Amino acid sequence: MSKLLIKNIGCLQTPVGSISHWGPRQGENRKLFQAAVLIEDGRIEAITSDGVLPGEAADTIIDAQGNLVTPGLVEGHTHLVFGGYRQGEIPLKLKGAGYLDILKNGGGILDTVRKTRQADAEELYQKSRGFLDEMMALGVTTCEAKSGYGLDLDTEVKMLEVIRRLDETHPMDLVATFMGAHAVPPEYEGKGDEYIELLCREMIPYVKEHGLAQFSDVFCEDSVFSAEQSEKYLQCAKDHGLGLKIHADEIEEIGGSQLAGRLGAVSAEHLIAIGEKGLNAMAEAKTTAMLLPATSFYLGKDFAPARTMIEKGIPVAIASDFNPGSCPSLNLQFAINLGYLKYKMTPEEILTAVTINPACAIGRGSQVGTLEVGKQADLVIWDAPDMEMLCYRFGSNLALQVIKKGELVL
Ligand SMILES: N=CN[C@@H](CCC(=O)O)C(=O)O
Ligand SMILES: [Zn+2]
Repeated sequence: MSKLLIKNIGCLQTPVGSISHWGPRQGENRKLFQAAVLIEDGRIEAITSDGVLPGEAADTIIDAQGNLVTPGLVEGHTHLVFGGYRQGEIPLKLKGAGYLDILKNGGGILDTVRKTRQADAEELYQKSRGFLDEMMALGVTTCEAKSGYGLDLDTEVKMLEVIRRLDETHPMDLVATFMGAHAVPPEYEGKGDEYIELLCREMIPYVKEHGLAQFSDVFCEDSVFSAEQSEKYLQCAKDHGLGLKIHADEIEEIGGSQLAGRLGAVSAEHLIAIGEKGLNAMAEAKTTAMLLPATSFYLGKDFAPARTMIEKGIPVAIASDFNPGSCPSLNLQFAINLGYLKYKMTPEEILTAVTINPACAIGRGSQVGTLEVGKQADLVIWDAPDMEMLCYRFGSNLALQVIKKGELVL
C-alpha cells in the first residue's frame, strides 16, 4: 500500500470535526503549524505539527514549502450538466430584463431545456468532464450536480446517467440531485399542478428505483413553483427516501425557507430575500443555508444575510451555483472572495462554509470536509500562507497541488 507524506506545511487549517460526531459547523477551525500529513491507501493515517514528522517511512514525499493546506473544497450546488449556453441573455439583462421576465417569455431555464433535450449524452458527458477538470484545478475535490434541464423523464434520466458516469470515471466524487421541478416545461404551460402530479407519479419513483439521485430539489419561486406545489413535490420525494433541497426566497419571498424548515430539508439555496420567519424555521430545523454569492453578483442582486444566519445558529455553506443562466462561473475561489467581502464572514467561517458544511449538505460529512485521521485524503496545498490570503486575493487560481484520495491530481 502506497504511503504519501506531505511535509513542511506552514499552516494546516481545518474545520473542527470528528468522524463519529460530524455535522454542520459554525466555523470553529483547528490550525496546526509546521505540520505534516501521512496518507496511506487514500486515507489520512497521521497528522503531526511543530516540525515533528510521522514515524513511518513514505514512498512519496511532497514538500508543501511552508504553504497553507486545507481539506479539498466541497462544491455544494451546481447545475453543471447542460446543453448550449445563454450568452445571448446578457444584452437583455443589460437593458433591464429581469431573470423571471426572461423565463416567463420562454427563455432562461427553458432555453437550456431545449438545448439539453437536443444534446446527446456523450456531448453532455465530455462538456461536463471539462468543467470538472477546471473545478478540480481550483481545489474542488467533491461536487454536487443537479438535473433539471430535461423536465421530461427521458432527458432527466439522461442527465442523471451522465452524472453517474462522471462519478465513475472522473477523479471528482459527485453527488446527484434530481431537480425535475426546476421549471414548468412548455408542454405543461399553465398546467403546473399537472406537471407536479407527473413528477410525483412517474419521475420521482423512477429516479429512486434506479438509484439515480440522493437528493431532490425544487425551484420555489414566484411564477415558477408555489410553496404549495413545492411542498407536494418535496413530500413525495421525502416519502421516497430522497434528501430534500429547495431553491428558496431567491427573488421573491414566497415561503420556501419556511417550507424548508417545516419539512426538515437538508439545505435551502439562495435565500437572498429570506425573512424572519424563514430564518427562524431554518434555525429550528438546523437546515443548512447554501449561499450562492456569485449569483447575487451576476444578477446584480442583494447578498443573502449570512451574518444574521450565523448569529441564529443556521449552518452556512457557500457554493458556486455554476449554471448557464444565473451564474456562468464555476469558480468557487471567487465565491470565497465574495463570502469575505459581501457576507463579511471570517476566514474560519468561510473555510467551514466550503468544506464540512457543504459536505454535510450532500451526505458526505463523515468522509470529507475536515482533515482528521481516518478521513479520505482530499487536500489542497495553496499558494498562500493562510486562509486570509485565500479570502483576500481574487482573480488568480491559488491552488498549487490537489490531492484526491491520496493521489496527486494537479
Ligand atoms: N434559480 C434557479 N436555478 C438556477 C438557475 C438555472 C438557470 O438559470 O439555468 C440557480 O440556482 O440559479
Ligand atoms: Zn441552483
